[in-house]
Amino acid sequence: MQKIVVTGGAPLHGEVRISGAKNAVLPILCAALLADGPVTIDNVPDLHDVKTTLKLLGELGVGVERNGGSKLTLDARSVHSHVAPYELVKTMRASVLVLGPLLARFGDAEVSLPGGCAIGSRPVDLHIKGLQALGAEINVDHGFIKAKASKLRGARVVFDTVSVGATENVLMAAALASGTSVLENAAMEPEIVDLAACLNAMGADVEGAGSPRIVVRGVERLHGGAHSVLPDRIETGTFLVAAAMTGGRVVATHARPDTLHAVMAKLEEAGATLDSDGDRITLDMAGKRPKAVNIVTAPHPAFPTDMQAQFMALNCIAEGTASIDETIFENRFMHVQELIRLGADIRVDGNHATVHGVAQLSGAPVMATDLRASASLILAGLVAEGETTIDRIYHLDRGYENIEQKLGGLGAKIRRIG
Ligand SMILES: CC(=O)N[C@H]1[C@@H](OP(=O)(O)OP(=O)(O)OC[C@H]2O[C@@H](n3ccc(=O)[nH]c3=O)[C@H](O)[C@@H]2O)O[C@H](CO)[C@@H](O)[C@@H]1O
Ligand SMILES: C=C(OP(=O)(O)O)C(=O)O
Repeated sequence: MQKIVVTGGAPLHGEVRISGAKNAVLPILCAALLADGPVTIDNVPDLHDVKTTLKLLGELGVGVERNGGSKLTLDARSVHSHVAPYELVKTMRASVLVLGPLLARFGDAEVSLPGGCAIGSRPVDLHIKGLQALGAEINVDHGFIKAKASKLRGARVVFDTVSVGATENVLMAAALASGTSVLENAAMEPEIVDLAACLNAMGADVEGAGSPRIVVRGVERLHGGAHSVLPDRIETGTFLVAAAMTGGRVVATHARPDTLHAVMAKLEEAGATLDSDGDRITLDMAGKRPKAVNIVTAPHPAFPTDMQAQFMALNCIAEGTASIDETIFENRFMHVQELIRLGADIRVDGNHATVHGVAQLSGAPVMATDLRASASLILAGLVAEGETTIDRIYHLDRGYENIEQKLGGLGAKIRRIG
């Protein structure tokens, strides 16, 4: 099995190009199922999760053409199956996002229940309730969500909790429903705005994405179109934290500073100087040690759960004591035990962690447990004395494009072995 070896101590300097966002591209690839013409998607990152999604879409019958670089064309005119099997859904939860599109376009979908994952139980009841509100008949049977509808009807859907995935599934389904749907308490994440922009480029009529109230006027058909995927705000944040932890100066290019307000504010609080200019974000730490920063994760525009592990790593070597509250997932502290192996001082009580910054971490073999946990271990390795070897890095390849090349380009001593 492959591993990543990081030798700590080098401050990061230079420019890094940000890739398209994993959490935007996956729903957008699924949205191509709604169109009766080709959908061209640009700025597609080369990630394992993208390959899994394309495999799933391929099994459903979607034609996939690679146009070179980061561009793909999907054609859902040849769809012959409406079944998303367990083997694919269990490896990637985003597979559940084919449910709304299959149902809306073909009146029929069978999608394996994704089940829990390392970071929490991750139910899909809100996806199901939202689609039922649009008139779908849904049964959960033998581990599958079986959904049918001769024609979905627009409706008012009020989500009990803010859910990114449920908002996406219902938004995609509502695009082809008859009449108007109003989604209340919708997720406001930038990835929802990007999905809505892609749907509108395909002929949908979606308004209000990015606010808690999305209005979708259903259309007869979506004709395909072209869209370029939003830059990855979590990848951007991860590189900015790497620069801050190592006392370096890094410019993230092809980024979207407007999607990163909460993260940038916390980095400033940690003592970094930040400057954004168009699609470039510069972080300068000028050799200083970061100051501890308290974090509470919550839906956008608050601090993202997908940056919690990285800020935990920063707090491990910061001056002072930080408190971290994880309010989205019940089990998203699995990096803690591994960070402690590197010499961190962290106490966990339920979904609350207290991190006392230490002057120096020391390299050790550690094991990645999920995607952002993997990133936090690399960050810790960048500042630990000696070598840190990170096992189970397949998690990392799900969501970071060429991370070792990108960090290496900034001066990090990092290599993949095995
Ligand atoms: C609000 C939020 O920060 N969502 C994050 C969540 O999106 P993802 O779409 O995976 O998860 P949701 O946004 O749906 O989950 C938010 C909360 O709602 C609950 N829930 C969700 C669906 C449902 O049917 N029933 C239910 O109870 C979840 O258990 C969770 O506590 O994980 C992604 C991957 O880490 C992140 O990119 C998203 O930012
Ligand atoms: C946990 C993540 O992704 P997923 O929802 O695909 O597991 C993530 O992006 O941090």
